[in-house]
Amino acid sequence: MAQSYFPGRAMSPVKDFPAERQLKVEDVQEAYVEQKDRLVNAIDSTKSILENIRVFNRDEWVVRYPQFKQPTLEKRPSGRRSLSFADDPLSETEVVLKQDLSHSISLATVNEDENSSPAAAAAQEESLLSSDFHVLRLDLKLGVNGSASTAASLVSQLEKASIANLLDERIATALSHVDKLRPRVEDTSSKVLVTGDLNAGKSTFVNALLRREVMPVDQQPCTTAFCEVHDAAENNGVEEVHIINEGATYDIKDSATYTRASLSTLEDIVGDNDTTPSHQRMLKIYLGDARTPSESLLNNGVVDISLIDAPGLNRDSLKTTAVFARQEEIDVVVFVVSAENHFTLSARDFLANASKEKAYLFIVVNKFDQIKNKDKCKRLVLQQIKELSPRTYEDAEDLVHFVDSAQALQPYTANPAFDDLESSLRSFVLVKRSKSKLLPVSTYLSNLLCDVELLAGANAIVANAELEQAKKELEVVKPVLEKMKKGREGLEDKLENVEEDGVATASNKTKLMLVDALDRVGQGKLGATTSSTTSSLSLPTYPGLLNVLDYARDIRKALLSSLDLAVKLAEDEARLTTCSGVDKIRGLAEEYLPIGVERNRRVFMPEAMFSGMRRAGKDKNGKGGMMKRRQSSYHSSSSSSSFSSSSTPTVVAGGLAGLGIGLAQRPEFLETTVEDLFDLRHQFWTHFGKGHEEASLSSSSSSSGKKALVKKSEYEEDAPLTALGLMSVGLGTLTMVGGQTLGAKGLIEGVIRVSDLWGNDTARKWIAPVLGAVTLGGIVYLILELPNSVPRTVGRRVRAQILSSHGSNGGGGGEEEEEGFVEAHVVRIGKETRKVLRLASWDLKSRFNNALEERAGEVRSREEMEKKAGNAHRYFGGVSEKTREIRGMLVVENVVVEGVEV
Ligand SMILES: Nc1nc2c(ncn2[C@@H]2O[C@H](COP(=O)(O)OP(=O)(O)OP(=O)(O)O)[C@@H](O)[C@H]2O)c(=O)[nH]1
Repeated sequence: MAQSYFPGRAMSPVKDFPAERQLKVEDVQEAYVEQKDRLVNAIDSTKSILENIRVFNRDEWVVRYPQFKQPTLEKRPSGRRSLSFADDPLSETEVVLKQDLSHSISLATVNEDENSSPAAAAAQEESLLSSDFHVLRLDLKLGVNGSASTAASLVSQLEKASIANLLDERIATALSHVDKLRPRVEDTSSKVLVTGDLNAGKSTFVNALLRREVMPVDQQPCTTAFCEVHDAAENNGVEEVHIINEGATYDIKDSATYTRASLSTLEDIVGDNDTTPSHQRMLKIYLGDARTPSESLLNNGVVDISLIDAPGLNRDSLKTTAVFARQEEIDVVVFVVSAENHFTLSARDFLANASKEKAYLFIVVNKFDQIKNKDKCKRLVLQQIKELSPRTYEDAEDLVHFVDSAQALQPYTANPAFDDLESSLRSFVLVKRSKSKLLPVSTYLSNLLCDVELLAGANAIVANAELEQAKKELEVVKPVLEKMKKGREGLEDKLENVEEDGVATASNKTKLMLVDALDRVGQGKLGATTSSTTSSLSLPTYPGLLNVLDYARDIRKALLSSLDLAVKLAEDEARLTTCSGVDKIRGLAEEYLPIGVERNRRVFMPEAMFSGMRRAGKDKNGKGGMMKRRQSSYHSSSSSSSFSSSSTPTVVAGGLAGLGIGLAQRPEFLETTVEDLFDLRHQFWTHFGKGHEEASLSSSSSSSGKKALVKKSEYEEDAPLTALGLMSVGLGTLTMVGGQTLGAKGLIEGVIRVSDLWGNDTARKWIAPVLGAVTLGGIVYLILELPNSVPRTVGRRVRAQILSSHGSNGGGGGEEEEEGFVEAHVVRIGKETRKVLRLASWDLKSRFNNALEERAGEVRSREEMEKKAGNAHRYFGGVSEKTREIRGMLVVENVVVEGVEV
């Protein structure tokens, strides 16, 4: 039965060492060197992978730590596990864990695998139970009582980043361990302890291996110290003995730890029996070896073997030697037994213990030349070995050698048995070394790489999921952004149009309404009579001649109020126009703002427009009171922008002094004079001024002339009464009366003709009474006509007064003045309308721009996520591949080192 030097492990399958194969030292050496080199390569590659993962974890991607739930009782398809992450234990993904040739675990996304046989499934299931992390395991069980639920709840509180940090620390620890592995693999020193019974020929055997008589040989027991033989190359090529000082730890570089002695004095040193039982002397013997590496055991080019010649076993030395043999640096124990004596009690004791602890026993049955019945001797010795160390017995052909060491020292003498021993011993040292030094490294690397593969696989799944997620989200967000980008200019244009249209409509309407109102007032009619908010206006009734002045004042007041009302109606109209503009903007918001963006929650309050009270007040955002928040008492519904004025406070039209505000309240307009009853200057200029002007400006009938006329007459009306003016009262009366039937021109001509008659005596007699009668009649007529003429007179005067007041403000006159009054309101109302519409536009624009920015940010972050996840997916895929490659290398090398032909 062959012994397995590389017993199978879950991660490193090995095959048995074949008994029938004669190991050739060159093959083993070659295999060993190859394995060593591969391991060094694997160590370097693993290191770079780990360092890379750390950098990637730190700079690119927070590496997630996967956890796998044990299969539940309910039968799951083979290989399925529930994958979750330490930072997010609740979200589980079902995955399939596969085994590859090297018993490794790879991750795959969910894939039905129902065809596997029950046996294979069971085997896989079993392996899955051990498929957790080996080296990179994080101890996340932080629960006080260690219960799973407590641990899970605590783990769930850990952040992704802190787990990544823990993982980073774990990887750093693994890295420093990998760093230590390299020198261990590269360390070529190996120690072989030669021990055995007293006088069994140990020193002779060591000398035979060295092909040199170095160790003292005597028929009496002579070796009293542990003599460790090294290549002189380690001591700068100097052959000498270093006697290690008592209690010191030997360091070749520190001469205080040893005493130098020459090689020639070795016999004296070793033979010196003056040693205290408590202290066993240790010697380092440095020897030169001129032989080729293939011949030399010490300097064979692969490992530096140092032989330790130990004192013969007796009651005193047994314990010390046993302790020595247990030391970690002892790779192989060669036990020398004399063929003549077989195993003494001490030898049995030692072997029995050593075989329990170390399976690396190599037994040399020495002085075989002295034995006559060699077969019998062999049989007896092997029988004893079988009892003492069964494992050595199993591979006796390689591990038990019957030789004559003394003869091996004879030059030019063939000694095939010893040559065979030497080859076996050297191979054994290498194989043993493989097992004791390289295999643990290989196993560690294999486990570590398994973990890395698991980590990379799980993270590749996460990265892929995030990549898909990012792509999916981009499909939604990107078109929205594109649409918004394209619509941006259109929206801005439309908003500008709404604003301009609104302002133009409001201004035009205002102009029409006010021009009309002013004209009506000029004719003594009310500019406007009703509005939805005020009780209807009407002209006062004539109270009689005695109260004619009050009548004129009331008329004045009514006309002024009607103008105020007209202004207010124009404002109301502007409110409606603004409402419709705001509605249009709201419609644009619906059209252009993407779903999910909050619409304007402010409520437009038309009644707040033109309100001095509201104007003064600012909302908490510092914006004008045109737009108020929902909680305003006026409107609760954001959709309603209809003009509601039921609760409108008393609004003074215009709101500002100097713009015809509260005309009816302004004392300068309310002042009533006699001219409101008889506007003589007007009459005069109407009847005479026109003719006079026509005479002076006979050729002028152009509009400019008309303008000049109007201008003049209006100015004259305001001029103080002159003597001519007073004189004209009578004439005025006449003209008014006469004007009714003859027309002013005819009357004047009549008067001129009458004056011609003045020279005539007869005429002079009757003309005075006639004129007196006519004047009297005229006055009576005027008085009777007062109820009709006063409104016209007052209206005309009011109109002129308003226009002149604006004319003086604006510096214009006539139509310009009219334009001044109307324009002032047009501008004011237009401004107010623009203000509201602009605010609503601005709000929509800023919402739109914010939403655009937000969407752009979302797209950017998704694109970044897509890029990052894509990178991570590729990166972890690469890590998995590389890891598998290195692990595959580790598996092959084991097979080669075993020397088994694959
Ligand atoms: N015939 C024969 N004699 C041997 C052989 N090996 C050793 N001897 C003799 O056995 C005696 C003891 O040899 P050593 O090598 O000193 O034995 P040892 O085991 O080192 O002795 P201690 O270390 O003192 O216990 C010497 O006289 C050797 O010449 C051998 O293979 N054949």
